[in-house]
Amino acid sequence: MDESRAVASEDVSELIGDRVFSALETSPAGLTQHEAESRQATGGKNLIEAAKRRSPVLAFLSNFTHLMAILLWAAGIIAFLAGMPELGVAVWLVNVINGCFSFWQEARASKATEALKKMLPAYASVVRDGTEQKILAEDLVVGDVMLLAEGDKISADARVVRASDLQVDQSTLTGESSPARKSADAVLEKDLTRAETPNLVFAGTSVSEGNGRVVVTSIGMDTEFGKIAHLTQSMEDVQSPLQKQLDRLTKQVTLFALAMGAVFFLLDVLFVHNGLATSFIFALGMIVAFIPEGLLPTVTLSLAMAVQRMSRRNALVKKLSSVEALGSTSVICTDKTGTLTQNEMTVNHLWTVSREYEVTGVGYAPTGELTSEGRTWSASDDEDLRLLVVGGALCSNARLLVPEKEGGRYAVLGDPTEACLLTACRKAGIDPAAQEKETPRVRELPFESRRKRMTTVHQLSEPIDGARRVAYVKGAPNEVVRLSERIRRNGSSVEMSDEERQAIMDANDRYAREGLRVLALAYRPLSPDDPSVPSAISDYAPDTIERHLTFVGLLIMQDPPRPEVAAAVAECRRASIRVVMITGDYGLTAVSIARKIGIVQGADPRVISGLELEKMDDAELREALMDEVVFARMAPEQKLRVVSMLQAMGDIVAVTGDGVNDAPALKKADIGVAMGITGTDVAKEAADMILTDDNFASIVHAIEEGRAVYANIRKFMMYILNSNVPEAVPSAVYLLSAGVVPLPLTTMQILTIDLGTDMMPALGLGCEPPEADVMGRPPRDPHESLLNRRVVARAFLWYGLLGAAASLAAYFFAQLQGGWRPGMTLFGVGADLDPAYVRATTMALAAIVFSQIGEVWNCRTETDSVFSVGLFSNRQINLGIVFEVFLVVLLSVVPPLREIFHTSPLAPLDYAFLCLLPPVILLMEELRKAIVRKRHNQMRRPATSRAEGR
Ligand SMILES: Nc1ncnc2c1ncn2[C@@H]1O[C@H](COP(=O)(O)OP(=O)(O)OP(=O)(O)O)[C@@H](O)[C@H]1O
Repeated sequence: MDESRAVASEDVSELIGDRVFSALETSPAGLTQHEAESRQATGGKNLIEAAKRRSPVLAFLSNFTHLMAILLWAAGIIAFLAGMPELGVAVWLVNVINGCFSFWQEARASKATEALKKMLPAYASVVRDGTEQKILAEDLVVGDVMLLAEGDKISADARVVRASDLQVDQSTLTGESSPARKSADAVLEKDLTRAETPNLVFAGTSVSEGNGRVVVTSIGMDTEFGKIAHLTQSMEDVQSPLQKQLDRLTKQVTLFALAMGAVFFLLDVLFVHNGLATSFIFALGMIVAFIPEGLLPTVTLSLAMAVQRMSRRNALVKKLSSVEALGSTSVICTDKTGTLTQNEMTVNHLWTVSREYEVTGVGYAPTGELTSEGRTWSASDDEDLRLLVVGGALCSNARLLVPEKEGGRYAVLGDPTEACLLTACRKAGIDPAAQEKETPRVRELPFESRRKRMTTVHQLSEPIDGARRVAYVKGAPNEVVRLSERIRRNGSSVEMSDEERQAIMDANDRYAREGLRVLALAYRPLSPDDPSVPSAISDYAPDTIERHLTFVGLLIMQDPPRPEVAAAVAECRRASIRVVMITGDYGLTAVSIARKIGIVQGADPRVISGLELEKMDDAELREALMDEVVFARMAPEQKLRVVSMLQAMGDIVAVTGDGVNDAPALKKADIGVAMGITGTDVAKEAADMILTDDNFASIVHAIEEGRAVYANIRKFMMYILNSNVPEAVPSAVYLLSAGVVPLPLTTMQILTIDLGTDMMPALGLGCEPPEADVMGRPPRDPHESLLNRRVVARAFLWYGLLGAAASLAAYFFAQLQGGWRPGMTLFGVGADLDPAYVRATTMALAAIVFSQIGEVWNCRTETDSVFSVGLFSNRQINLGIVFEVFLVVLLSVVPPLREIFHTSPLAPLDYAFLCLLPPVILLMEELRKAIVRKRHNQMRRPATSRAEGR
C-alpha cells in the first residue's frame, strides 16, 4: 500500500490527542498548501475508480443485434435468395445506417449526461495553512484536517479529533440504518470492526447529526469504500417510463408491421396473382417501411438534450427519467427561506421587553445604527441590549467575510440567519470576534430543524447572574419562550409574568405579519452549584441545558422575496400547477410572504402548523389539501406525510429540501429538488434535481423544459409515423385495384424514404424550443400514453392521408404528362420499365418527400401557428429539408442510382408541381390549428377557474 495514500488506521484509532497529528505528519492548523500538493503528487487524487463501462465495440454491436435489426438482416438474406441483390443490399443498408445512427445518438446522449456529472463536484471543508477553506473532495490528501457538519458527505477515511454530537450514517458501508455515534477518544478495544470503531469515519458515509473535526487517514481506492465500491455515481441509468413505453411501442409497431406485411403478401398473391417471390419482396418493403427504427435512441437524445438545456437554466437533473416527471408535475411543495426568499438576511429590529430598536443598513455590511426613542443606541447604553446582540453573535457559526477592497461587498460563510446577527452586533459597537476570544465557546448543541433552536455554552471572564459559564439559546420565539422562566428587564433577570409572555408573542406576531423572520434569544447561567446542570460538559444536551431559561429579546430580520418568484408563481397558476408552501418558519411570516408572491390569494388561508398536522388524521389532511393552505412550523419529517397524501390524491409532486431530514421526502417525491448552495450533500444525493441557484423560479423553468421535451418527442413520433401512410396507401391502391393501377411506389423507393430522407428533419423536431403555450395548459396526465388516439388519428388520418393524396396526385399528374387519359390503361401495366411509368413512380416518391417538408413544419407546433415560432427558425430542420431534397434530385439524375431505384429525371413542370405541395399542406394544417385554437380559447375559462379553485 502506498504510504502517502493511507496509514495503518488501526494504530491511529489507539492514539491519544496530539499523537494523532504527529502520526499523520500534520498539525491542528492543517497541512500547508505546499505540503498538500506534494502529497498529492506522490499519493494521487482522492478518486474511486469508476466501474468498467461497457466497451464501445460491444455498445456499437448491440445496435445490430436487437429484434428489429435481426428481422432486417433476415429480410436482406431473403431478398438475396429471391434473386434481388440490390434490394438485399438496400435493406441491409437501412439496418447499418440505423445502427450507426442509434450508436451516434446514444453516444451523444451519454456525453451530455457525463458532462452533467462534472457539474456536480463534491467539496470538502479543510483547514490548510491555518485557515478554513473549501476544496474539491478529490484534492483531499492524507493528513488533511477536515471539518464535518450535519449533512456532509464524508469523502475520505479519517480519524476523529473533535466531535460535537457527531453521528454518522454508515449505511452505505454496513447496511445499518441507525446512525453511529462518533467521538474523539482513543479506542483500545481490539475486538471492534473498523466500522464499529467510534473514532473513525469513512468515505461514502454522511454526517447525520452534529459536527466534528477529523484527520484524513486514507483516500481514494485505499478507503474502506474504495475497497468495496464499484462507483455508485450520481447519474443512474434506469429507463424512464417514457423510454419503457417507447420500447414497448416499438415492439408493438414491429408486430403491426409484420401483420401488415402478411396482409399485403396475401393480397398480392390472391388479388394481383403475382408470384410468391414477387409478393414476398413486396411485403418485405412494407415491413421495413413500417418498422420505426431509430425511435428509441432519438428519444433518449431528446431527453439528454433537455437535461443539458435545463442545466443552463440552473437545474441539474440527475436522471433522464426525471425530465418526464417534471413535465407532468402538478404540485410543487416548496420551502420558503432561500427558495422563495433571497436568504440575504438583515436584522432590522431588536426587541426587548423595555424597548424596541430600529436597525438601519442593508445587507451584511456593518454600516448602520440602532435607534430608539429618537436617539442612537449602542450596546454600552443598555445591558439587556448588550446581552441580546452579544448572545446572538456568539450563538452563531457563520463568518462575515470582510471585503478586501474598500467599498467591496461583505459576504458570509455559513447560515445567513446567523451571519446577520454578527452584523447587528457590530452595529451595536461590539466586535463579535473579540467577544468570542474573551468568552470562548466550550460546547455547542447544534441547530436542528426539529428543535428549532440551537445553543452554545461559553466560559466567561465576567460572571452573568453569578455564573462563570453561560448557555445562549436562540431559536423560534414560541420554542424559546416556552422554555423560559425568567426575563431580562432593566438590566436584571426577573421572574417572567404572563403579561410579558403575551407581550413577547404579540410583538412576534406583529413582525411576522409583515413577513419578517423573528428569532428569540435566551440564556441560562450554568452554575456548578445548580444540581440540574450536568457536571461534565460532554453531558450537556438539549434536555439538560435548554431549560430554566432567561428570555432576553427578539432579533427581527428581513428576508425579502426573490424578485423573480412572483412571476414564476403566476406562471405555475397559468400552467395549473399548484404551489404549496411547507416551511419551518412561523405561520404569520409564512402567510405574509406567501401572499406577497401570490401563492395564497384568499383573504383567510388556512395555516396548518406542525403540531396541528400531528393531530390530523388522513381524511382531515386530504380535506385541508383541497383548499388554499400553508404549512408552517413544520419539521422536515412532516413533509413526507404531506407529499404522500398529495400523491395519494393523484398528484405528481415536486418537493424542495436542503437538510438531512428532508431526504425521505425528497426520495418519496416524484421530483425531489435539492438546493445547490445551501443544501447538504445528503439532500443532494436524495434528490432528482439540484438547483444551482436555490431559486424557485428555476423549478418552473425545468418544468417548462420537461413539458417541452415531451411535446417534442410526440411531435417527432407524429412525423415519423405519418410517413408510413403515404408509403402504404399507394401499395394498397395497387393491390385493391388488382393491379389496374400499377404500383405507384416500388419497394426500393419505399426504402429510400427510410434510408435517409426522413430521419434528418425528424431529428430537428427533438430540439424545438418550448412553445409559448406550453405553460398555458394543464399538466399532462402521467398515465396518458404518448400515442393517444388523438395523436394516432392526427398522424395517420390527417398528416398521413395528406401525404398519401399528394403522392397519388403526383403519380397521376406524371401519368397525364406522359399522355395517359382517363379510360386508358395506365402506363406500367405489364411493362415495368415504361419511361412514363418510371417517371410517375419517381414523382410519387418525390411527392412524399416534398409533402414531408410541409409535415415537418406542421409538426413543429401543436396548436400555435408555425409562423409564430418562425418557419425557418430551426436550423436542424432546415438542413434536413435541404438534405432530403438533394437526395431526391440525386437519385433521379445519377444514372447508376436511377438503375437501382427505378427513377428517372423530372421535368421543370414536375418540380413546379412538387414545390406546390409543402405550402398547400402547410396552409391546410394552419387552418386546422386556427380552428383548434379558437376552440381552446372558448374552453380555457372554465379549465383555469377549476385549477384556481383547487
Ligand atoms: N441557525 C438557527 N439558529 C436558531 N434557530 C434557527 C436557526 N435557523 C432557523 N431557526 C429557527 O428554526 C425555525 C425552523 O428552521 P428551518 O430551517 O426548519 O426552516 P426555515 O429556515 O424557517 O424555513 P424553510 O423551511 O422555509 O426553509 C426557523 O423558523 C427559526 O425560527
